Amino acid sequence: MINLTVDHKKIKELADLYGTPLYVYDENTIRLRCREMKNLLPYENFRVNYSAKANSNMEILKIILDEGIDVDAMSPGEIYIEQKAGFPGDRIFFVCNNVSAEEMLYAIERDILISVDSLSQLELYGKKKPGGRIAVRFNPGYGSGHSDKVITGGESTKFGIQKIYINAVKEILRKYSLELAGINQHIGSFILEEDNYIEGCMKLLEIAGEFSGLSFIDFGGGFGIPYNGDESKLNLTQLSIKLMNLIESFIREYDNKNITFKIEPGRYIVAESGFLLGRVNAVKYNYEKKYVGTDLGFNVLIRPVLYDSYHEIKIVKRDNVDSHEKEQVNIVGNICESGDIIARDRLLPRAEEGDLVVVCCAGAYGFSMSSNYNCRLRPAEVLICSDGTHRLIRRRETLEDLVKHFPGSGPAY
Ligand SMILES: Cc1ncc(COP(=O)(O)O)c(C=O)c1O
Ligand SMILES: N[C@@H](CCCC[NH3+])C(=O)O
Repeated sequence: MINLTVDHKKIKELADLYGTPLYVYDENTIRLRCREMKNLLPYENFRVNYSAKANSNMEILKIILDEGIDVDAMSPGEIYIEQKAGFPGDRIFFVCNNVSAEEMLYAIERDILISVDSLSQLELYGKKKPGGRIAVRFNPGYGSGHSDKVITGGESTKFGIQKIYINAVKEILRKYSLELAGINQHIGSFILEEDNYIEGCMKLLEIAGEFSGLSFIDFGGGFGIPYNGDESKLNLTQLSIKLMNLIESFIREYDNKNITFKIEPGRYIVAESGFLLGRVNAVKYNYEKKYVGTDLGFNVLIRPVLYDSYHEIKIVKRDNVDSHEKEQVNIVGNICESGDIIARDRLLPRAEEGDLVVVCCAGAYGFSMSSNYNCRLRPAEVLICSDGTHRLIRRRETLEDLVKHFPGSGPAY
């Protein structure tokens, strides 16, 4: 599971050349994961939408486009960057939530299919585009994921329309002469047991049966990856068999035999391709606990702080001499909050000032959730290309970037 295909010498070279904190991605891994997803189902009308919220670096989007995969978007910003990367409007699916009329129009003007997830937003769409083509996101009454914060189906979530409102959906569709192109769901993120995903699919198919003539059904994303050596990989073979069984029995009954099925993976495609590289700036003891102080504040990677997520850590010694001595430490960042801990009570080789810290499987929801908290700068991103060379795919922010939105600093003023 560890994505450390790059040796220590190369890691030091990258840190010296590009500085830290630094996100590093491996193109081959991204391509491999795209192909696994594309080949998941032996079904002709099967499409994969990459969920760009996991990692929206434009160069990575271009690789995914090149692999023949479509994308979803959550905001006009994601649509904008996806179009800049080369995705045509008909390969973008705007799965939005609580958008303004202007944001909805942004997609409508670009002929991008929109999925709404409330009766209120369906009404809004009807008013803006009577006779239009729309998708509806349902809440199948079932969710799964690594934290309550990312479970997006079931009783405790703002997402999707409940099954009990199917008639109300039909009523609004009629009122505005809308065509229901498809239905979709996303039950949550980080599913390692295929049966949990299948359960959600079964429930969505029950809802699909209530609508005739759908062009597609989108089961959503959520496929997990093993962050921890104890976690097993998602069994794609079993997932494929079980999903095909469901699809085949659905099609036998359904009026459109050519219906398209879609999935929407984000994490699965990029998580293992990336690692985050940081530098040890200080080491200290506070009340007998050792703190390894790095430049990896939670502005750079928020997952451990937000969800208590585990990321495997490696120490790369500055002097090339690996330490066999292990110690229990907290790996912490440089942000002014006590919660700024990237790895808690971890048994790791002894780390000293100047050593490098490698945070594994950081390709998904890493940079895309980074911030400027404490006026820290967002890190640079580097791609290790298929031919083994590397190149900068996002420059490190500068201090000037911090002031460019204020009056007197840019064209908007
Ligand atoms: C609508 C939707 N689709 C797809 C995804 C991708 O999820 P994951 O990265 O877990 O595959 C998300 C994020 O959880 C989402 O909100
Ligand atoms: N951001 C979450 C994933 C889900 C977000 C999208 N619904 C994570 O880092 O695990």
